[in-house]
Amino acid sequence: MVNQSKPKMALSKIDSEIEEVDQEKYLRQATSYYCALEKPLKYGPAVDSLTDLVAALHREFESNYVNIEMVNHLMLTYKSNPREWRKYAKFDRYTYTRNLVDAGNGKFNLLILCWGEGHGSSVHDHADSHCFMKMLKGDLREKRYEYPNRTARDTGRSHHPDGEIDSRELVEIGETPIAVNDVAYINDNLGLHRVENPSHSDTSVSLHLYCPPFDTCSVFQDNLKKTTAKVTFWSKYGVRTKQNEQ
Ligand SMILES: N[C@@H](CS(=O)O)C(=O)O
Ligand SMILES: [Fe+2]
Repeated sequence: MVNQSKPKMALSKIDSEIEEVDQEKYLRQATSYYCALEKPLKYGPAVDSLTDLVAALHREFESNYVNIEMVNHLMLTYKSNPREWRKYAKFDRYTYTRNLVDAGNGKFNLLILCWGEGHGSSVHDHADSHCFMKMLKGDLREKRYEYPNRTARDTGRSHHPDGEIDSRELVEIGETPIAVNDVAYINDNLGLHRVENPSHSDTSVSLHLYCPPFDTCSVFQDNLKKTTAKVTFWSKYGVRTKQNEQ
């Protein structure tokens, strides 16, 4: 049989420019306009298990032009099943824990966070990444704050006609309870947040997707003092991490 390979077409200028946009750059740009789905897409694919969710996420992240809405849809569509996530859910007495489920070939991180009674995070940002947070068990309360010293152009919000936000302390912009199977979404353009398990008798568990992944974020005090915090993993793939591997 004769191999009839077709002559290669020269890439047009536009094609070659499109190919140069890398996924990280694309995702960071998308934080300026992406706002979150409230309901799954009507004709979106089904997700039947956590394994299915991870596989579907890997497929979405194969393209440089990640369909963020589809990522959001997949997170919404997965229905929490404790039997599937229990092996990742490791608690600490004193603080919430971050447990790595999947490192997404370096393109995203999927984590299970375990919140003991009354545990909460400090006010923090998300290092210019997208953050999807899905409730798997219990309740969490999210408080949002304006990102300090961003101009109206960055945030689309302003208290001043000239667009400057010159507050000297954190400005709260909302408080939302997140119920089981709901998905909350935030990025730095939408603000900062602090998350808390309001219950004094029950634990909570949430599933977080960060893209691109990050190892540090900024933590803010009431007076806007900002520090860089390293984010660590309490466990990876269901195995408790040693101090030097976190
Ligand atoms: N973004 C936080 C959890 S939360 O408070 O949203 C973290 O990854 O540790
Ligand atoms: Fe967060």
